[in-house]
Amino acid sequence: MADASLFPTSSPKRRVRVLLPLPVGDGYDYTVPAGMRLVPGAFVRVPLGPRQVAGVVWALDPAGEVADDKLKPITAQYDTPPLAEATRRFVDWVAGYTLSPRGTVLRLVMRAGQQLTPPKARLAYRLPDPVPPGLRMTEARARVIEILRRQGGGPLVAADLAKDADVTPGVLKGLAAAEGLIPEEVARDAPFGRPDPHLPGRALSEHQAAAAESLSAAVHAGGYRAFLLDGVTGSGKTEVYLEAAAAALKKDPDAQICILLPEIGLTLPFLERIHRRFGTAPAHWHSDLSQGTRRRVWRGVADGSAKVVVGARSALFLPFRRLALIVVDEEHEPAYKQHDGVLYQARDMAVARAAQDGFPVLLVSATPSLETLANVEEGRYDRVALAVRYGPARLPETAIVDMRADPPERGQWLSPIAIDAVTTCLAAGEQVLLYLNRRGYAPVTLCRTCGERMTAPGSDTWLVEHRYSGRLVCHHTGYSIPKPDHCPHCGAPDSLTPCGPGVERIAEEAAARWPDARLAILSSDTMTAPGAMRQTLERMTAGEIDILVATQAAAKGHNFPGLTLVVAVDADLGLAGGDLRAAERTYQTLAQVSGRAGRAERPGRVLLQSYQPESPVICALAAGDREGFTEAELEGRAQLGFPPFGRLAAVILSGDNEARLTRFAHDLALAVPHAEGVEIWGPAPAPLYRLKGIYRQRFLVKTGRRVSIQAVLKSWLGPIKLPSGIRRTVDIDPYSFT
Ligand SMILES: Nc1ncnc2c1ncn2[C@@H]1O[C@H](COP(=O)(O)OP(=O)(O)OP(=O)(O)O)[C@@H](O)[C@H]1O
Ligand SMILES: [Zn+2]
Repeated sequence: MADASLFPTSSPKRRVRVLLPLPVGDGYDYTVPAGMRLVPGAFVRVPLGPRQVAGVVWALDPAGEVADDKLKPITAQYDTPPLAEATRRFVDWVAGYTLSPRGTVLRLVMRAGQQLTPPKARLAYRLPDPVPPGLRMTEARARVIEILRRQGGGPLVAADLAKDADVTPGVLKGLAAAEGLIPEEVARDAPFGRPDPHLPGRALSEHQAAAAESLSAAVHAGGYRAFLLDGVTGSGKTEVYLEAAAAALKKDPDAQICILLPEIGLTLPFLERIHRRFGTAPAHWHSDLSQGTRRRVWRGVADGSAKVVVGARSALFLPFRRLALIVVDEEHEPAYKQHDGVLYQARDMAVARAAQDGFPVLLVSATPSLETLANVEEGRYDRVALAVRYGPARLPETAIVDMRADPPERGQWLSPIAIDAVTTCLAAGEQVLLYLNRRGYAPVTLCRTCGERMTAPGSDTWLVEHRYSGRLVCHHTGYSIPKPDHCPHCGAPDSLTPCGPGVERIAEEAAARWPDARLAILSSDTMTAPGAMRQTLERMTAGEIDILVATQAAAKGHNFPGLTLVVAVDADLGLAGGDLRAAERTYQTLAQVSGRAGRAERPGRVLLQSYQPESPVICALAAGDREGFTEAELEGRAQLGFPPFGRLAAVILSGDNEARLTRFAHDLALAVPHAEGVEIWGPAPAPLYRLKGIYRQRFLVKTGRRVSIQAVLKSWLGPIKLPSGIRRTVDIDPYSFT
């Protein structure tokens, strides 16, 4: 291991540079107290002003200007394995790429720092095997049991279990009294099981076996290679990439594998599949874990005992010791882009990491991003295809409903053709998905008397009515108020009217039309109780729901065997707006939602309700012509020099003083560099110009692919001092244009 170069404690220059997880500089120098042995990557506690902070030894013997006797000594070293050299290199690289201070990137690795101290002995619970059959079940108890199942039965520390399952300690005590839980004291975190790659996986189809073979061969050969596993919805891509993971573990039993998923795809059925494949629960990482679970996973990854790690994008920054394979499932998902702090695209960073460390990376999707497809076309990535669904399932038939020819009744949103199709489907005992990517009841609330649109205070955002909670909600700022009886502008009573549909309104229409159908809404925010969304997904899978009205929360990787009809209520919805990726995303989400239909024996059908049936996206979807769509879209991007044919960055200036902000934006515009292959547009007010009283101006920077956009930005922005009260954010490869 490269870290083993022990710092010679007898050296006269006992100085190290320590990087701190803070948005400052490149770290500070400290002296090493006598007797302390440090290696690069060691976690240490150091004084910073009046505080003590945790950091990482970044360099031994740095050439510093400060005299040794002015330096403060390191306070202590943590009982944690040092951060591997590869991970330190990755931190440096991400900082350079995203133009973020290194310390801010280190913060992604170190999180809050509590994980650096090992846990004390605490009360924990494990699941009895089997769980007593007569156990009285409540929702809370079911959640507890599910959380434990995810962790292979436990033991889990009581406090963490209560937090992860969102129950009171009383629920755990009650369950233990009923012998549904076994209490025990744990001195340490429960160890991770060793995955067994030699367990038989599921029997693969011929196509799957061929795909698995090429991926496994690359894993076996070692070295960097990037693959696109391009398989239609329901083709069994998961089974195939699990074979590649098994190959990595067969080659090196100490290898670590990181499987990234969009947060919402981290469902119990998914984790169970991995558990079954390797005979032990994977380490599981996402943004909403308890402190203790975080520590257990973090320490397990750091000491190498957690070998299969399944997580959301931030899992990429866990302190891996021996990373040997990264899988990015649903690689087209915009959720891989981080929207605050370090603005990184986890898919792209995963590829960079694999290239740096020299191991394979697998990007997986039924609807790959144009960036990835272009990389395949240019020979940088290899494509492994799965063209058919697994088993007897076929891809669904897709038809366009021309809403101009077949309009819905007034004040309704389902066309007669769609209504017939739903009725037929329900009569056959099959399930329906009504898809509309709009949360709430109505996207806009208008006063019938004065015409005023309701907006959030100090913002240009509309308030969305949520009938379920009786509130008007701003989806951008989180602001919400109970729906007022009187118009706040003109005072007219009962004058506020919902305009347009959201999922709640479609559900209302469906409930009125099919009163006997069992109906549910799936949307990230009607599901306030944690676990409610998961329960809806489970009920849908079990066939206990007839009509599911859903936002794109339903589009991701789910298997609903009884679902045969998908109706996209407003297929055109995503096409509006000037977003670079609007067409691409509309194609992807509609193809993914469509892909939920007919995944078992019974064939599926998809209806796209559209007012623009001749638009290329809608036509390509109906024809199943991804290639045609991709080519047209790539050609359009090539003509404009947009990604993947050029580079983009956004510079966002924000501040509460509008005049000062505008002035500074214009000053920056005057300093715009004039260079070959560089175009800078702006300043222009951001589409959501005012948000919570903060104004925002944007620049868009476009360069050719061979130009270092980071260098352009540094030379432009570097010399210009930010006035107080103005914030500047640089977003390399922006995904959001609001
Ligand atoms: N070899 C196999 N043996 C048994 N079942 C399989 C096999 N391959 C796939 N399946 C089943 O087929 C269904 C689809 O598989 P999977 O979820 O991996 O598809 P996918 O390619 O990821 O689809 P999507 O992109 O739509 O999420 C799942 O229910 C899975 O259990
Ligand atoms: Zn009014």
